[in-house]
Amino acid sequence: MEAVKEIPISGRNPEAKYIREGHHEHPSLLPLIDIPIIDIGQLTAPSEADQKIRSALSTHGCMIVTNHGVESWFLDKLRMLFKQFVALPEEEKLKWKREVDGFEGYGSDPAPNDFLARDWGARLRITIRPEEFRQLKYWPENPPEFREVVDEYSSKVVTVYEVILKALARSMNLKETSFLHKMGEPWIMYARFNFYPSCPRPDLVFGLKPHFDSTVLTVLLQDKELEGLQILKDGQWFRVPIVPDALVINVGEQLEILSNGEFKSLYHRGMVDSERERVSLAVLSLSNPQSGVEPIEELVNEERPSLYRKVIYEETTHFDYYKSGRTLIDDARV
Ligand SMILES: O=C(O)CCC(=O)C(=O)O
Ligand SMILES: [Fe+2]
Repeated sequence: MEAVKEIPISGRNPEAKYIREGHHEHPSLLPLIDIPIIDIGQLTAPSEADQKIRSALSTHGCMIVTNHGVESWFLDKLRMLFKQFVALPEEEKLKWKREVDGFEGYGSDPAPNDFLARDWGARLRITIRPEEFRQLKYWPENPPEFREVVDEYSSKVVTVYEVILKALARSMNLKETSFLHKMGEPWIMYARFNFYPSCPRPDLVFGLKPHFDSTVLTVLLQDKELEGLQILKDGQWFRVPIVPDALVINVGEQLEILSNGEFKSLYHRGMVDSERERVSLAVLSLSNPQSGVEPIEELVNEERPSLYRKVIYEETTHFDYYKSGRTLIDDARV
């Protein structure tokens, strides 16, 4: 099948199918955004940081968190294991390839349609929570430690989500567990390991096209050295800085709905480097599809009627949305 064969090759000039429309400046020439960097180490009880988080996410749609409980050496190891996977010979990686019309596994994204350029990148997607939803046939066994380290990272990220979602609920005078409860149990996590080959013309391609995440929140581990995440704010694209060992937290469409519009989902994209390969790891959190996604009751009242109707979303429908060009919010908006 095509998903692995279509992966762009580092250092090559992009063919027509990868070239985005229009004329664009080099991605590194865009301004850097100043987004809040928040220490979440002490966030287990009500504190001033609750309001800081609320304000960061409602103003910027994202924040950078430190003291999140995942050690620096562990993050290095996680990035390194994925880089080792990417460096394997193609036949070996094919063992964990995404099937035609499949959702999990390693490969490039399908062409969205005949007009939009393909991304200069490839991804490994796997379900990581709850454990019984995991499909191990898509979990690389090479390098040998990959599965174990990803499993350990999953539990650490669950804690990060719990800490942040509880703080957000407190900041809005809701019961601490409101968001988590509304997501339904088990709420779901997917891992998306992104690989961006180098490209001599980063101005011509997207590593990952502009998009909203259809998540509650996304926890993004950036490359240790190479910038590439860019966000749109007030009509202008900005570079997001690398803060060593920090995690980037993005608001997704489901949080926009759950919070009845208090938080707006972040429009963002991934760019590539002219000389070096880049990786990132997004862990996506989503409501249980059986619970559906709708605003929390306490956030709907006469002054602020519900802005969204209840929608059902499964990440396996990601490519259907992708191809149609619609988003979850388009379906939910009243
Ligand atoms: O690679 C990046 O920095 C962006 C990744 C991303 O937005 C995603 O996986 O949803
Ligand atoms: Fe994203």
